Amino acid sequence: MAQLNVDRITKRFGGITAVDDVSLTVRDGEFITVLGPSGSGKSTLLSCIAGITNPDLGIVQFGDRVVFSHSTSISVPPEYRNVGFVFQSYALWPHMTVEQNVGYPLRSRRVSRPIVRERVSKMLEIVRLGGFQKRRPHTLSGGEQQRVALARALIMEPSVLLLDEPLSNLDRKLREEMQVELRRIQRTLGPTTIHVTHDQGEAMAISDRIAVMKAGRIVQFGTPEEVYRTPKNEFVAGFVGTSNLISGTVINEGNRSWITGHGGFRVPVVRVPPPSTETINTYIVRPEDIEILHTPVSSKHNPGTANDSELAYAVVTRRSFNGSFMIYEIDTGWAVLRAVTHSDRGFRLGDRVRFRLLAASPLQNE
Ligand SMILES: Nc1ncnc2c1ncn2[C@@H]1O[C@H](COP(=O)(O)OP(=O)(O)OP(=O)(O)O)[C@@H](O)[C@H]1O
Repeated sequence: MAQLNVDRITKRFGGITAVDDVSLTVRDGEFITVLGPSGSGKSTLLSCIAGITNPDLGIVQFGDRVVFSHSTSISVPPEYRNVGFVFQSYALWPHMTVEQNVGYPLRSRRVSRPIVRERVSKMLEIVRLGGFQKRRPHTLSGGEQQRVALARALIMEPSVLLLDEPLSNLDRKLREEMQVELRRIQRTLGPTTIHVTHDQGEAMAISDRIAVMKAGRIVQFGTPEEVYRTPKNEFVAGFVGTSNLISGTVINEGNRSWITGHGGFRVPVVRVPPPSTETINTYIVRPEDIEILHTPVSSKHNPGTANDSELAYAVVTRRSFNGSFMIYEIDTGWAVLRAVTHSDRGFRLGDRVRFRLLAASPLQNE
């Protein structure tokens, strides 16, 4: 197992800079996801780590071992890097059985048959495909094929596991099951893992940390909570989850805070970092951090809840139910905000409601 260091790598294709001066340190045994829109350079970054593509600049290091260095002309071929790779298309050999597919990397290194059989059998148990040895890929479900591909990538006990959208061909339910399985298997065997996806929900569910990529660069690298709660800029805020953006200035009065802005609006906010300057910022407010209430609530009668002066007004302009929560759109007169609640509080279209923000986080727009 190894810590992975990517130091200032750049990869250009003609006039396109697919990976632009990217540095990344992944801890030993960590599972990170590279998340970004199509064309942001995720697969190219993975190929550079695997050794399938050589960067134009930079260094790639597995533990103490330099596997690529532009300046000293080191380029270890993929088969000597001790990496496992799983692609979106499982790329199983259709004419081979499950046992032959999974055992292939061992056989090509001339490991004896009984040992191959034993190691394949152990690996199939780990991916919960015990007894599937003699089956052929076309007789397996998508999720089962995916496990075979994973078993094949892990049979050589790689120190680094690279996963390029491995779950994107599966339907939603299977995909969610496989996310849990993938993490379980990765924890069991412990390779340092880099997973690529453009699905933010999957990245949040599965990763220790997420590197958000845009136009060849990593714009933020942090835990799912950090990336969700304190996105660095508008791109990350919009890409990871749904967000409301409010432009204004925070004012504090005693232990209460408000965001005020253009046209004189004033909206109470419970948790907001102290303003570093008096200038206007863009604040991100997640839908679950908007609390909507029917009627003025007196703090005298309901200790612990907001009182009148701690609320603002809006009109409900949209409501929809998604199975586990209600989604509302409320028009405040100065913005249309999106809010979610777990229970149906019974707000109807056209209702005049009161609301407050439970949390807001300033964006660091460059
Ligand atoms: N072999 C290549 N030749 C020329 N351009 C390439 C090549 N590989 C990638 N690119 C370009 O580099 C950029 C990054 O591509 P890459 O496949 O790394 O993005 P990605 O984030 O993985 O996208 P997707 O999510 O669609 O797979 C794109 O503009 C792509 O067209």
